[in-house]
Amino acid sequence: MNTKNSITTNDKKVYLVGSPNVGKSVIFNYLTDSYALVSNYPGTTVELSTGKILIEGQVVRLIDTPGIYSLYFPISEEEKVTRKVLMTGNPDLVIHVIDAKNIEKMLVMTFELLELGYNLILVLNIIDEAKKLGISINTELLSNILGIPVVGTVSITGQGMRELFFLISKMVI
Ligand SMILES: Nc1nc2c(ncn2[C@@H]2O[C@H](COP(=O)(O)OP(=O)(O)OP(=O)(O)O)[C@@H](O)[C@H]2O)c(=O)[nH]1
Ligand SMILES: [Mg+2]
Repeated sequence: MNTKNSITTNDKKVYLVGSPNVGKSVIFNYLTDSYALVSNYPGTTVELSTGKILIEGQVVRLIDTPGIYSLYFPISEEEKVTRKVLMTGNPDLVIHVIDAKNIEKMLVMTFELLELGYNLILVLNIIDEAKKLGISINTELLSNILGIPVVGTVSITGQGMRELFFLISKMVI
């Protein structure tokens, strides 16, 4: 990791995690400044992007991680890196992004993250395509069942991004 740009300050750290192709990087780009830093994780070619969000004058670091299928059974290099940064990176908040079309399968990782005790937000992204398939999810009920905030988003249009921003603010500041 580029030492000049490493996360060494007392800034709050928020990690975006989830399976490949669920929209983590689109969300990352939406929420952070445009000069996100991309760095290779030491010893691998797996990239982590880091960007800044300014909340009430305080810098919050958002870290975009490579897509993974499981935290408990990391197989690929990406999974090992994401697992390691979560375990050692001292997250103040973890945002689990899932594809609303595939909710049952993807909630497995939500439970893994809950079990590991992270301060967690669940983002149900791609609800536009889910809707086309006749899938509608009661986010309030899901939030009550899981005991964490849940927000429905269409990251490519910005839908739900404001709500996500406010949830992040509430949970890290
Ligand atoms: N229809 C729709 N497409 C989306 C939405 N969010 C992201 N996408 C598309 O999904 C694809 C994957 O988005 P990325 O942001 O690269 O996904 P990722 O989670 O970062 O993927 P990895 O980095 O491989 O883990 C892109 O083609 C996006 O345009 C959404 O809300 N609706
Ligand atoms: Mg990505």
